[in-house]
Amino acid sequence: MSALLEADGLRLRFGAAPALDGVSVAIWPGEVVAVVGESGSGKSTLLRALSGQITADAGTVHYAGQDVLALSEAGRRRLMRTEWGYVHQNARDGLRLGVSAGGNVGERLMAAGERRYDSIREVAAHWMERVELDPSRMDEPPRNFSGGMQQRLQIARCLVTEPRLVFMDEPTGGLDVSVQARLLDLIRKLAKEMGLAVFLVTHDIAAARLLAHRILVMRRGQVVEEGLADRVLDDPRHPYTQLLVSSVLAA
Ligand SMILES: Nc1ncnc2c1ncn2[C@@H]1O[C@H](COP(=O)(O)OP(=O)(O)OP(=O)(O)O)[C@@H](O)[C@H]1O
Repeated sequence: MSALLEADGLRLRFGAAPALDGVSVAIWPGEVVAVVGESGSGKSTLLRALSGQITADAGTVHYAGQDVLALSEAGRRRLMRTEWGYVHQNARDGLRLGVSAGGNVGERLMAAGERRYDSIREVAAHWMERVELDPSRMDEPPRNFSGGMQQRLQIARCLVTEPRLVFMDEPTGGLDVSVQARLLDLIRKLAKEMGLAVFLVTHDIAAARLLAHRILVMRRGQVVEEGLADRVLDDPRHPYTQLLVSSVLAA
């Protein structure tokens, strides 16, 4: 089996300090990889470089054997509509607020080529149920839903096309703790059921422990430690990871 997504030697500078300083990552099919690290360590930049939203100054990114950096914008968008998904921290960035809840889910199916209206509505209702939303509310606009519900709707919109790889940027950021816990459980369940590969950027070590098989720890644009989630969190080897884990325990 080969890696689904593989990046090698990514380097990117915005100004004087490097945002990515020689980062290599592999994500295997069905694997949840979390990137943790302090603010400004390069986590979001890595996610954007892996998903082809920005081009690194050096390095390579391959998805299922394709050179992501050589894709046209149309090619990258096609991947984003089909085999990839993207969950934004702010649900409003991943939803269309002028479209009904069911329409938000159905629209992505249509973008992937589905044309039968009845079937689109049925699948959208099914997906609302899968993310624990009442399908009888599918004609309501997302603004009628709470923050946690909007985030679950964004996840339904993202997963309805059954992607293989989902990028998640702080998916529980800004939500209440109890809402976060429910969302994390849901993401964990769906990722397992669907065999999804997930690249998760998070500040939240507890979220990384709950969801991830493997954790990368970033600092100043470099991956300073990497390993199975339990090993990294229970037996951190790099002094920076030790600090990160102990600050969470002390909180
Ligand atoms: N578009 C940009 N222009 C200039 N500098 C940028 C840009 N994007 C990121 N940076 C810089 O690159 C570095 C890494 O930023 P990045 O957002 O990747 O960190 P992060 O770990 O995701 O932080 P946070 O957790 O706060 O989102 C920071 O020094 C940041 O200021």
